[in-house]
Amino acid sequence: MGERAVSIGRDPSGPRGAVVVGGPHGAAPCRIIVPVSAPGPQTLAEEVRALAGHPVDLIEWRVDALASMAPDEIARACAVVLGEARRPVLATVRTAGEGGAASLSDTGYARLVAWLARRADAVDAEVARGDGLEGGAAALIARIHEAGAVAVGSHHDFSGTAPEPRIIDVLRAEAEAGADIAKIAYAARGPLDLLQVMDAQMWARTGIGPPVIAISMGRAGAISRIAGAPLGSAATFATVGAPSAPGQFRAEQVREALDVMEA
Ligand SMILES: O=C1C[C@@](O)(C(=O)O)C[C@@H](O)[C@@H]1O
Repeated sequence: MGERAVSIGRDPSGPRGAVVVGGPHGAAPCRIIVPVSAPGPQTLAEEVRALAGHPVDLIEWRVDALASMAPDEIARACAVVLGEARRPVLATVRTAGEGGAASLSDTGYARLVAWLARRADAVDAEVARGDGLEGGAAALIARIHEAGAVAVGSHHDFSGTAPEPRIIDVLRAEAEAGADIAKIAYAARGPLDLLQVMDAQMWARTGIGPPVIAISMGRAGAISRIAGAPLGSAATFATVGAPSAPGQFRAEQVREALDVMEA
C-alpha cells in the first residue's frame, strides 16, 4: 500500500496537461501546488498568468476567495481560471468552519463541489461536510468521480493539532471514503505538533493507500512544507502571490529545498 500514483488532468494533451501525484516512496517527487485567490475573474486571469515561469506543478483555485459566490460569477471565474491555466487545476471551496470564506449549507457545498468536478481537473472534498449529507463523504467523493475529476479528501484545523492516532484516523477515513489523495492540515502550536503530523504522514504513506499531503501550519510546522518525498509528502502548498495559509514559503524556495531533500 501507499505506492498509488494519481494522474491529475482531464485532458493530458490539452494546454493544462497532466501531473502525476504519488507513486513509489522515495522515487515519486513531491509536487508544488500554488494557490490563486483573487476576488474576481479579471484579477484571477492576471494571477494565473503571473504563474508562468515559476516552479508550479498544480494550481489551486480558492473558489471561496471570490467576492461574489453568485452562480454566474463562479461560472465566469471558472472559465477564466481553466482557460488561462497551463497546469492542472485543483478547485477548492474552503468553508468557514475549516479556515475559509465560504458559508454554505452542506447540500449547497455538495452541489458546488459537483459543479466544479465537471470542469476542474481535481476538486477538494472536506470530509467533515459529508456528515450532513446523505451517503456521507463517500457520496460526495463518488459525485466528484462521476464528473471525471480527481478527489482530494481534506480536513483542516486552524486552532491546533490533534493527537497522532486521531490524525491517522482522519487520513484513513478520507481514504475509505474514496479520496484519491488524502490531505490534512493542522496549526502547529509548537514543535511537538509538527512531529505528530509528520509521524502520521510517514505511517499513512504505507498504511492507507492514497498519496498523502500532511501539513503542519505556522512557523513551528514549516519543515512539513519542505520535507518532500523522503518523509512521505506527495505535494506541498507554496506561494507566488498571496499565501493561503500560515507558514507557506515561496514556490522558488520550496523548489530549491525539495531539490536538496530529494537529491
Ligand atoms: O489544504 C490546503 C493546505 C493549506 O491550508 C496550507 O496550509 O498550505 C492551504 C490551502 O489553500 C489548501 O487548500
